[in-house]
Amino acid sequence: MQMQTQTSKFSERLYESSKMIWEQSHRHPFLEELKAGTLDPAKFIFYLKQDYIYLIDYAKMFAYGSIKATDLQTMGKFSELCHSILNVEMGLHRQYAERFGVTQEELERTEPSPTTIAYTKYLLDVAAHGSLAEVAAAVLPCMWSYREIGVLFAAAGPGVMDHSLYRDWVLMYSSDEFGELTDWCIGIMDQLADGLPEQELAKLEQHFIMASKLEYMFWDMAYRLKGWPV
Ligand SMILES: Cc1ncc(CO)c(N)n1
Repeated sequence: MQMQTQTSKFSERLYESSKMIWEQSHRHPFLEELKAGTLDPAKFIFYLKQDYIYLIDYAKMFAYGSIKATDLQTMGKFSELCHSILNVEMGLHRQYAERFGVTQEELERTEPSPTTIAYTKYLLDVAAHGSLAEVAAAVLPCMWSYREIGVLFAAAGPGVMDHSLYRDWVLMYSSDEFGELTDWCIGIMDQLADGLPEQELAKLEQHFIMASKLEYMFWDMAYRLKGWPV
């Protein structure tokens, strides 16, 4: 059991808990090839379609955050996050898909893969039964790991940043706006965890680790174009 000192933040404990999983994601061929700009567009499109329907449930997590919040400022921020997913992030997905001749209707008709179902239903179960702190812990790896990937890729130089299609994806996740929303989520996680007993903190850590593993599986699913076997 890791002891909390007065100076250490709970979010740092979360980060440490999943560091190895995140590093494995960074080394996954999907992200390595995306970073190099060599990723097969068919794999990216598979990812995009699954991500589109993932984001519908993911947006609901922030709607739950708004419901479970006890002050207006937190309610407002969760609703801002919900808006940003539905109208900014999914907007970019719609534009991308269009460039490939995939319509919005087709995006919405995407059959969720087993991994997408595992991930979204896990999240929604946490939201339906858990506290606001649990909602925050479950969604944090999504935002935080994407921000990390976005910033790393944007600084990586040629490759992805020369790619006409993948460049915008990196620009979104490395943007100041996305970074600020991520920092806000990290901040609220630390606030909500403050003073909780170890048993509760351990539960939050389990959600964070589980979501981090599911993030890894999401990259892997897309790379293998893994839908249903039957
Ligand atoms: C699977 C997944 N996790 C996180 C994000 C970032 O919002 C995303 N778009 N998709």
